[in-house]
Amino acid sequence: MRAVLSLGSNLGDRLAYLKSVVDSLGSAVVAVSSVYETAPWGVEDQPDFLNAVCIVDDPARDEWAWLRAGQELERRAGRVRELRWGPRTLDVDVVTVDGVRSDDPELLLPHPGTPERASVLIPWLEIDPDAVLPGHGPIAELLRARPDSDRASVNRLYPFPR
Ligand SMILES: Nc1ncnc2c1ncn2[C@@H]1O[C@H](COP(=O)(O)OP(=O)(O)OP(=O)(O)O)[C@@H](O)[C@H]1O
Ligand SMILES: Nc1nc2c(c(=O)[nH]1)N=C(CO)CN2
Repeated sequence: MRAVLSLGSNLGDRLAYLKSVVDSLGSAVVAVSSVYETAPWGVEDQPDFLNAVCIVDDPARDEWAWLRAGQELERRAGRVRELRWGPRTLDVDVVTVDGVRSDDPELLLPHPGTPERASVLIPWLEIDPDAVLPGHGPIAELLRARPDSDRASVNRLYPFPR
C-alpha cells in the first residue's frame, strides 16, 4: 500500500538518522521532500528538528507493516522513549496509508497531529501538492489555516541527499 511517512530527528547526527530511513526503504521510496529545519512544537525547550516527508509504496506492506518498519528504524537509531513530544534521535510517524482510517491507539490513521503540524504539511505539500488528508481535506488548505508563525518556523535547508 502507499503510505506517507513523516521523519523527524533532533538529537545526534540528525541528517544521518533521516537518511537511514530513506536508504533502508530503498525501492519502496516514491518521493522524498527536501530537508527542513523546524522549531520544536509540543515541548518547546528542546533542540530544533530536521523534518522530511517520504512517500512509499509496497504492495506487500499494509498499514501495520509500515508502522512496524518505522518502529524498527527508530529502534536501530537507538531511540529511547522518554518524554512525550520530547527530543529523539528518530521519529517515524505514519501520516496516512491510502484511504485507511483507524482509531486503534497503536495506529491512529490518519495521524491525528497532522492538520496542525506545518512541519509535516509543508514538506508533504512539496512532493504532493494535490494531497488530501482523509477526513480533513486538501493539505494546501490545512496549511493556509495555520498561523504565519507556524509556517515561518519551518525552513527548507536543501534537497534530500540520496
Ligand atoms: N499513525 C501513527 N504513526 C506512528 N505511531 C503511531 C501512530 N498512531 C499511533 N501510534 C502510536 O504512537 C506511539 C508512539 O508515540 P510517540 O512516543 O512516537 O509519540 P510522539 O511522536 O511523541 O507524539 P505524536 O504521536 O503526537 O507525534 C506508538 O506506540 C505507536 O503505536
Ligand atoms: N518541529 C517539530 N517538533 C516536534 C516534532 C517534530 O518532528 N518537529 N516531533 C515531536 C515528537 O512527537 C515533538 N515536536
